[in-house]
Amino acid sequence: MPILANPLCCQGWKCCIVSALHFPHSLANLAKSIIRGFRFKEQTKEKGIGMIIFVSGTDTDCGKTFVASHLCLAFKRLGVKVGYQKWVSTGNKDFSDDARMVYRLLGREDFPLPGSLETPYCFSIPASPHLAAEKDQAIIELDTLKKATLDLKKQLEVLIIEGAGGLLVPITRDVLLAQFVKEMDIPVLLVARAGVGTINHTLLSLNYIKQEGLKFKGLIMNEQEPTDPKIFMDNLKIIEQFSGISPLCKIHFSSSIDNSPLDEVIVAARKLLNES
Ligand SMILES: Nc1ncnc2c1ncn2[C@@H]1O[C@H](COP(=O)(O)OP(=O)(O)OP(=O)(O)O)[C@@H](O)[C@H]1O
Ligand SMILES: C[C@H](N)[C@H](N)CCCCCC(=O)O
Ligand SMILES: [Mg+2]
Repeated sequence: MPILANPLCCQGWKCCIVSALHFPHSLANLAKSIIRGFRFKEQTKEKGIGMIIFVSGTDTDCGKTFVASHLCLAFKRLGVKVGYQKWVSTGNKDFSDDARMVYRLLGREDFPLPGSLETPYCFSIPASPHLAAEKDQAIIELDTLKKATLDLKKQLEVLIIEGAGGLLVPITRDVLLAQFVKEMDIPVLLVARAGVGTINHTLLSLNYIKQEGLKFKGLIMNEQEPTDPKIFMDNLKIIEQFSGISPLCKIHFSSSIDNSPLDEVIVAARKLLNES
């Protein structure tokens, strides 16, 4: 959805047009955003590119990196050439902690540097991308992210991109991650917590995905901290009842993390490959 339109507005495109009429510069942004999205779709089609998955979550710390690492391990085990990308990493200027975690699990020591295709932007303060960029006096260029994704994808069969926080986190002051992901036509895989608080966060996120017409790859319920199994199971049930979505897999809390993919994530990776 183009810049300046209220992402939560049920009027969608009407809202964009109205704001464009009132703010002429937003008309230019609207046009730019449409052209960017169109070019991205054309480029991915022309190059016969495989699968890109945007791993988002219901919140920060819900386990996106944990799930993305295991997905990478699972795809690797299935013989698929897989890669990981973190568009904007916040909390460390010299490297992306998340990319390090994924690479470590993959047994790789060639951690990507800031400015690389894998980690285009890394900023010091652990905050939302828009603010972390400003604090480091940097500008996040969406075209740079788009190009990094296309260039990296050319080398791979599956590219896993990790967001920052949840879907409605601003990537710049004008654009939410979900708006950019929609513009790029990349499907979302939603990671949700297992425990108390997840029902509301998960139903809100799924509702947003549906209302805004984002492509959707599935839901993964992740026990990122030990959770009462009765609560975990009932959360699954109630989320399914109200959203009609049953998870691709559920991941239990792992007290030790090693570099073998979890069986349930291999099953999820197979499902993702089969439906692509
Ligand atoms: N299933 C799990 N079992 C054990 N620990 C887990 C599990 N899932 C996540 N964790 C742990 O929970 C913490 C948060 O997970 P993670 O870093 O993957 O979250 P995130 O959503 O990527 O956060 P951010 O928004 O900062 O990128 C980490 O310490 C991670 O190792
Ligand atoms: C620092 C943190 N771990 C993430 N990398 C960024 C999370 C941004 C969340 C913004 C918000 O929803 O308020
Ligand atoms: Mg992470």
